[in-house]
Amino acid sequence: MSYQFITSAKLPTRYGEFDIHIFENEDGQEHVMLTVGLPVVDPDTATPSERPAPLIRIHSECLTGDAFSSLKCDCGPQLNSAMQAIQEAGCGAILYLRQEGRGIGLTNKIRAYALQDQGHDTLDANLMLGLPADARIYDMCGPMLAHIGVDAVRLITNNPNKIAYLTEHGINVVERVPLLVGVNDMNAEYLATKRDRMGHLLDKDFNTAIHLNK
Ligand SMILES: Nc1nc2c(ncn2[C@@H]2O[C@H](COP(=O)(O)OP(=O)(O)OP(=O)(O)O)[C@@H](O)[C@H]2O)c(=O)[nH]1
Ligand SMILES: [Zn+2]
Repeated sequence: MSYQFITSAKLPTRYGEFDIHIFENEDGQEHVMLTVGLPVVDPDTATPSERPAPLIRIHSECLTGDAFSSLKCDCGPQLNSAMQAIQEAGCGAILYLRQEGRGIGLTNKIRAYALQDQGHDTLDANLMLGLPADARIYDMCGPMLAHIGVDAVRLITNNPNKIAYLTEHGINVVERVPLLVGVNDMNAEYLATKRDRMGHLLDKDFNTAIHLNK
């Protein structure tokens, strides 16, 4: 799949001002990147940057968590914390990928939520629908990061798949920055399933997200 930069503009937010960049794939699917302190480069003439690797958050769309303050997951608080951290650092980017519901789409995610209402966990609910536990791809990240001349990152995540994908595709993950926010009674089991069945780097009691080198 190829990805094309379409347009950008300023986006003032409660955390500070970002530049918002829109990318589109051949099917017209849009992805979004918010940046601070990372000017656009011409990939044909760009030379390796001298600056330290910036903070980068790769965040998959979660309409229920990001927009509706759902307590079933940690997505909204994670997005807000990442935006705040990047503003405080003065340099970084959020890659907001339009792959709702770990890539199964909004309708199927709500079907999975209906199965969760009956007591099934987040992984089994996907499988019972005949869908993969995680259908996401990350091949848009390379072109999006290349647009701002980034080939080394400090990645804000607890998800080892994101680290593996970037590393396998020539982007140096110099540091993983753990992100544990928004834990509540309604999402503790969801987080436990991600930890126990999907390999997410969270500790036993969610007191801390595990550092990779521990
Ligand atoms: N299928 C399904 N998707 C869910 C459920 N809860 C949240 N999601 C989706 O899970 C995805 C979470 O993506 P990210 O915020 O990138 O986080 P992550 O992959 O869990 O890893 P981190 O980087 O550690 O946050 C979003 O696409 C949500 O819509 C669920 O119960 N079922
Ligand atoms: Zn969510």
